[in-house]
Amino acid sequence: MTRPSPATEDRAPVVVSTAGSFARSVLDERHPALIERVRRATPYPPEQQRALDTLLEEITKGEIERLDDDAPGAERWRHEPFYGQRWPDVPFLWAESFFYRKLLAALRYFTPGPWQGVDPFAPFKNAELASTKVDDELSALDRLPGLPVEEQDRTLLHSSLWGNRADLGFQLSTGTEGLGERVPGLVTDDSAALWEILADERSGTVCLVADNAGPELLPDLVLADHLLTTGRATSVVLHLKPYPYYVSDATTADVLACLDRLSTASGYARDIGERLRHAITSGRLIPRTHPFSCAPLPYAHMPADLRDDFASATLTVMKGDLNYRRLVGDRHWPATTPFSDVTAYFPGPVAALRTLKSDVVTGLTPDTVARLDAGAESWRTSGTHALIQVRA
Ligand SMILES: O=P(O)(O)OC[C@@]1(O)O[C@H](CO)[C@@H](O)[C@@H]1O
Repeated sequence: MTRPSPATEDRAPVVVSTAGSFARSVLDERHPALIERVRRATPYPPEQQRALDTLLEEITKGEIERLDDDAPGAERWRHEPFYGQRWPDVPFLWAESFFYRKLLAALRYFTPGPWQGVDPFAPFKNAELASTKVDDELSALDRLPGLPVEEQDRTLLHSSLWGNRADLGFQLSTGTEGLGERVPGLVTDDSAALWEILADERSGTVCLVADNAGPELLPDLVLADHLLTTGRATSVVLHLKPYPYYVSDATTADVLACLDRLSTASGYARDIGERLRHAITSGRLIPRTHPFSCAPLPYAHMPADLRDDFASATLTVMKGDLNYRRLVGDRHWPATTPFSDVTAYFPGPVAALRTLKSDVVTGLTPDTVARLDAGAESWRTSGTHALIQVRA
């Protein structure tokens, strides 16, 4: 197991406790709101309703209690140091991850029986995928083949990047109406370096570490198809979550739902859907669900098999805010800390495509930070700004 450098360990982790902080708002507002939405979306029986009451009580007034199931994977939570502490006093990354694991336990997601494997977030994900906004985005793909390849590259990279706003956990805080206007100029843009890595003649595997389902996963899949059809990748390994997580994070079922959506569309979207189906059946698009994808840990602590996967890739693309926090470490970095320093441990070239939805950021110039800080909005957490960062 690789450990982060001492410099990394010295920097304070983001903990929940600071009143008024973004992290605190997630625990105080987002998680209780999610429990209520889950209750309303699916008619869970009394046993699950009581378990939800208990969880709500615990996260709002109580101390952190151990998991009481012994589902596969539950043992990884047995020896955590945080039991008995107050939720706001522990690292943010750990608290969020454990909350989602407890929510699934309360809903009997892992327990053999009628509710096993029922995704509590599916009603929200399905509604989003069925939206007319998605129809419009799929129709817009008809224009793609008419564009020069460089323009296709840019369009598809940016739609995958901005697709990251389709985050149902985030929308619990903002409301869909509350998503501010995108600021099109990226806070930092290493896309030239990204295409340079992929232009290497010895093209190989690209690891795409997915984030949200539906309107984010669709452009991610379209980008994967583009990398395969233009020969930038011989195969794409698509890392997904092994179980529902952070509300809308993509699972294998969500990939299948996207493929259905593409295949039942018309025009070029349908062609892409057919190619992607073939890419899966022929082993060029490879879904993977590593348990570490739902671990409350930064990637610096990744296990050897996952490290080998990333080490053998031409490029690993990390999608989204949570993956970013896990990639650089969920710590209070000065925003000018070089991205290449905090990702030096990563075993191969890595790119982050992320809209900014939490406090952590690295790799910005002092001028950019000064300009953003001078603006009125909370640029770090509003989801209005985005970045593309690469460490070759
Ligand atoms: O990873 P994603 O979907 O881009 O964002 C996840 C997110 O909405 O949830 C976390 C807070 O709960 C933050 O990392 C961010 O705000």
